[in-house]
Order: sequence, then structure tokens, then C-alpha cells
Amino acid sequence: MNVSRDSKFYIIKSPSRFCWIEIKEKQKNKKTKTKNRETSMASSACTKPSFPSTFIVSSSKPKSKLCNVSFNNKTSTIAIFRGLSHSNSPNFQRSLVVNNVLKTVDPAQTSVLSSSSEDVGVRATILVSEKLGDAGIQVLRRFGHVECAYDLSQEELCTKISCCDALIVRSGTKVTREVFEAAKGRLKVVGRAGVGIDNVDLQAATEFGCLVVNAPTANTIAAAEHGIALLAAMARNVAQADASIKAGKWERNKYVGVSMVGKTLAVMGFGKVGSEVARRAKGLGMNVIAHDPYAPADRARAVGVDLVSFDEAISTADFISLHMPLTPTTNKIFNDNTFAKMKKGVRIVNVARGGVIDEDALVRALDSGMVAQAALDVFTEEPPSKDSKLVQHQNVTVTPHLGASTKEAQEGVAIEIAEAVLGALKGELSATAVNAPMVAPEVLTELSPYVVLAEKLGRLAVQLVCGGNGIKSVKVVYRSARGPDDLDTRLLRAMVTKGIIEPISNTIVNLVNADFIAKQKGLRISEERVVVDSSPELPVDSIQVQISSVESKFASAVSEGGQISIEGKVKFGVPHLTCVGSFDVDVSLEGNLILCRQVDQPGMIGRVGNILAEQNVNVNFMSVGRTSRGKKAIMAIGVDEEPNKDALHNIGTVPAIEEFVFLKL
Ligand SMILES: NC(=O)C1=CN([C@@H]2O[C@H](COP(=O)(O)OP(=O)(O)OC[C@H]3O[C@@H](n4cnc5c(N)ncnc54)[C@H](O)[C@@H]3O)[C@@H](O)[C@H]2O)C=CC1
Ligand SMILES: O=C(O)C(=O)COP(=O)(O)O
Repeated sequence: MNVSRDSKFYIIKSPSRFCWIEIKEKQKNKKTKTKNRETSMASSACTKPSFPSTFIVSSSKPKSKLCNVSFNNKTSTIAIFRGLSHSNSPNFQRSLVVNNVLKTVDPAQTSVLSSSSEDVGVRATILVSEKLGDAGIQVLRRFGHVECAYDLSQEELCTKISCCDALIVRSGTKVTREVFEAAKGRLKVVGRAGVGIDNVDLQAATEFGCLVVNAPTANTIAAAEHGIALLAAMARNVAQADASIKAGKWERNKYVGVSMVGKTLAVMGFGKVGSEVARRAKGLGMNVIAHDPYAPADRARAVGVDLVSFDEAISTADFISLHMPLTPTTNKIFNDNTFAKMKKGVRIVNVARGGVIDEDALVRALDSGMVAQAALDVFTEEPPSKDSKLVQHQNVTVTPHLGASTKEAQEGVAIEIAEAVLGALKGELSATAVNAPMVAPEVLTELSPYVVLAEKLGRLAVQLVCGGNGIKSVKVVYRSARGPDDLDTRLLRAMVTKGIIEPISNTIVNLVNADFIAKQKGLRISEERVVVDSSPELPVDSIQVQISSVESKFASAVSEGGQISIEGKVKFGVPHLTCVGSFDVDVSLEGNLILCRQVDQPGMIGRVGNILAEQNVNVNFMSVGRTSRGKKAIMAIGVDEEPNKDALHNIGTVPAIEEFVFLKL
């Protein structure tokens, strides 16, 4: 990027095809006014209200990356970076220099451009809508343009989101279907800087192909410590006594508490937080039991805790501490019925989610004395209304959702989520994905060449289909020496689906939405595993993609069973096509592919090779498979360039060639 002198002005020149430019609105002050005397517009062929299609900028320093520009009577600072954009301003616009002409770009297109042009290295835009630890923000800034905008209304969030590649939230931002709709496909990842994802519409995220990741471990201890803090504060009336003394009273008899030692604590939800609460409560001399329908008994035994039924837990406990997620099953699981089954005078702590308690029922239970006290960090609606009977109840201790709010936890969560979001933006699979299969890094490394193979086979298979009946049924057959437990095929299935759907629609398919999109398009993808006697070192020996009940534009691709069938293997890390219909071939799946069926006779490779060479098409691989000598043969030719119409026509005129097809990989 040059900013060259022309009279008083500097003209933007871009040696690269694309260059991102960011406009930052600047307040007019005396200083900028002076500079602006030199600023002028070259053109105002501007169709959009505030932005010209080409212009000349001035700069006080030649070759500066910061220039002043004036248009529509506004002064702006323009920051020019080759392939980068950066601004803290919420009012920035992205524009593009193409052949030295500055153009405005529809924000919705920006991700398409960035992914189609690697040399651009465009920085992702990451919106952080709630307070995130600085360490995480620093990590994010190394990779993307980070905008921190807190307390956005739902409308403001929807407006901003269409310019964002990633959104990072805590529990206060409702990421609804509306938000995903407003993102118009640009939003690639939502990062929840914490555990609970009940504020994110996961179904909508999945439908829109947006990955949701969370930071599940960094705030566990903070939440557990807060649970214990509330338990002790409630038992000893700390909050009430504090308020009383500050109100000028000295009520020693009123705030006599209860002891915790020897009492039974029921931990409801024996996950990360629940088990840490249990460990700590045992240290306080409590008898701890737990209820969790999904927790392994040996994990509980290791902490010295008995797993019991829901009813047993709530009916025997003196204290109940809630640590389950808010789901349709746990919604208001503590209600009039369940309070009625509790031991009279029970004390309840909730640092999980407000929604697991029917709050009106809890008020009734408190009023009747069934529940002696409650200590609540979370509420159905946050913040709760000022006159909430529950919050105002004298036997209730409240904190404003502080479970995760320690310095240590917030730094940890911020780094954990920043890394997860950046990984997702780079296209890596996340270990903390909430709406996509989690794939361990070592599994991913092992599977990565097969992922490429799976997508290319899908892409090839769909191009072999002709006729307008639509594809209804696809079968993926994996031949492998490994048993089903040692081979996770979700990723491979998703990539076959991507390969099949993307060439025939404008839908972007990824690991998140593959199954959903397939279902939506009425495409049934079934899988079969065949155990073969190959090396168990390799996860997969071969992948075969079959499309049934369709016609093929290349009849030889139809197997004896009547389906289009192609098969591939990974050889030395490179995906190869190894079988087309009933013909064995061996061609690396790089560049593009020509498949020809011919009468097996000498000189065929040379003839087709010459036709391609005449048109400057480079052959990178060639393989011939035949049924038997002198009969039918399939020639698979890998080509770097796309042959033009003449070349394809000339191949078709070679008398021994009975059919051929050109396929793009
Ligand atoms: N107040 C705060 O600031 C914080 C709140 N939390 C909340 O605490 C809860 C637990 O978090 P983690 O332990 O990290 O999650 P986790 O996923 O490790 O544990 C949740 C446990 O609940 C169990 N569970 C699910 N349905 C259940 C049911 N019907 N009955 C009993 N148990 C059930 C699960 O099997 C799992 O073991 C979540 O709701 C989370 O959002 C977490 C961190 C901070
Ligand atoms: O991690 C969780 O589930 C929490 O509830 C913490 O919420 P927060 O990030 O503090 O809004």
C-alpha cells in the first residue's frame, strides 16, 4: 500500500488485489481542521449516503498509514493497512480497494471475501457484549478487531451483529434467534465466557451454522466457593446481621444461626461445581449426599459422597445446594410439589440458575416455614424486580449473580473463551463446542486427511448425478480395521454432506449444521462400517460414497447395485480416488478431474494428453483401470487447470472414448 504525493494530495494505491480500509469518524477540532485544508475529494460518485467510491486523501506525513479524509462535510481519519483493519470505533465502515478504486462493501460479504482470499488476512471482527477479563481481550486483539460494547439493547445487538464474525457474551446477553437472523450468515461463533448456555438459542445457532463454544472449567472453583460462602452466610445470618448493625441495631438474640457440622447437605447436580461444593462441605464436617441422574457413581465415591434418588435427596437434607443446568427438564424442578417433600426447615442455596426454582412457590414455602432460609445468586429474571417478594424476604440472602466473579476466574474464563473463539474463527474444531461434536485434538490430527477425502468424495459424487429428481439417499461406507468405539465418523459424515450439498445450493455447510441442513433438504445420510483386515494404525482404510435412485451423467460410475459409487483412500497423507463404479483407478484428488471410459487400446493416454497440452492444461496425475485386457477401461486424469470447451469437445471426438466427464474438486 502506497500513499503517494500528487500535488497537495496523496492518492491511495494498492499493489494487492484487496485491501481493507477502515474509516474512523473523528470530531472536528482546530487541529484537524487545519490539516483538512489540504483534503479534497477526487470523486463523489457515491451512491450510498456517506461514502465515495474513489477519493484522494491527504496526509501530513508521506506514506503514513493514517490519513485524513473529508466527505459529506465530515472529517474522518482513515487507517490503511494491507490486509488488516483496526478500529475501536463502533462507527467504522469497511471498504475495499480493488484495482486502486475504493469501494464500499456490503458487510454481509466480508466474510466471503476474507475466506476466498488468503492473502488478505482480514482481521475478524469480534463483539464482546459483556465485561471480559483483560487477558482475554489482549489475546483476541492479536487476531481480530475487538469491539467491547456493553449494555446493548436487543435492537442494538441485532444491528451490530451483521458486521461481526464472533460474539462473546456472559450470562446477561440473550442470544436469540433474532440475533442469528440479523447476523445474515456472517456470525461464525458465539463464545459464552462461562458455563451456562441457557441464554443462547442453540437450535437457532445450529440452523444458522454458527458454532457455540463455552468456557466450562475456569469458573468452577469460584462458583463452588460462592456456594459455600452463601451456605455459611445463610446459616449464620451474616447478611441480615450486617444490615441490622448498619441500621444502628445490635440484635444478638435475633440472629442466632444453625451449625453446619453433622448436618446433611444434598448436592443436586454432581458435575464440576457440585463435586467441588461437596468436597468443601465434607471439610466442614457435613454429611454429603448427591443426586445426579447422569453422574458416574465412582466419581461420587471418590469424593466420599453417596448418589441417591431425587426424592431421597430432598427429603433427608438439612441443606440443599443446586448445581444442575437449566434445561427443559430442570425448569422449575423445585416447585410446590417438591418443596412439600422436603424436611421442614430446610435451607436452600442456588448458584446454578434461577429458572430451576419456581420462585413464587419458594416464597410460599418460606412463608409457611417449610423452607427456613434461602440463599440465591441467580434469578429467573436478572436483575429481579426491585419489589420482588423473594428478594425482599427476610429469610433470603441474595447476591447479583456473582458466582463466577472472582478476579482469578474472570481472567481464566476470558483466556479460555478467547482461545476457543479464535480457534473456531481459524476453522479449528473446538474442544468446548456446545452444538457440534467435540473432537479431541489428537483425533482431529489423525482424521484431518480423511476429512479432506470425505469432502472431495461428496463433491465428486454429486457432480456425477444428472436428472432433476433430486438426491434423497446417500450412504457412506467406511472400511476400517478399527471397531466402532475407536472410530468417530461424525466429522467425516459432516464433510461428505458438505461436499454433496455445497455445489448444488448456496448453503454453507459446516460441522455444526451438516446434519440439520441434510435433514432440511430431505437428504438421508446413512453410514455403514465394514471391518477389514488392514492396519489399525490408520483410522480408515477407505471411504465410499454411494448415491442411490439417481441417474448419472457418467454411466460407468454406477455400480452393480445401481448406485453412483465412488471410493477413495488416503495415501501418504494425500486423498486419492481409488474406485469409480466397478472400476479401480488411482488418482490423487488435487486440482480437477477428467474421467473417460474407453475401449482399452494403446495410445489413449497420449491422445488425450496431447489435446490437453495443446490447451496448456497441465496433467498432474493419470491412471487407467480396466475390466479385462482389450475391454473397457476408465482413465482418470488429474488436471491443474480447467480445460476450455474446445479441449473437452476434442476429447469427446476421440473415437475410442465412449463417455467422459469433467469434475471440479
Ligand atoms: N452463579 C454463577 O455465577 C455460576 C453458575 N454456574 C451454573 O452452575 C451449574 C453447574 O455448572 P457446572 O458444574 O460447571 O456444570 P456441569 O455440566 O459440570 O454439571 C452439571 C451437572 O448437572 C447434572 N444434571 C443435569 N440434569 C440434572 C438433573 N435433572 N438433576 C440433577 N442433576 C442434573 C449433570 O449430569 C451434570 O453432572 C450450571 O447451571 C452453571 O450455569 C456455573 C458457574 C458460575
Ligand atoms: O458460568 C456460568 O454459568 C455463570 O453463571 C457465570 O455467569 P457470568 O459469566 O458471571 O455472567
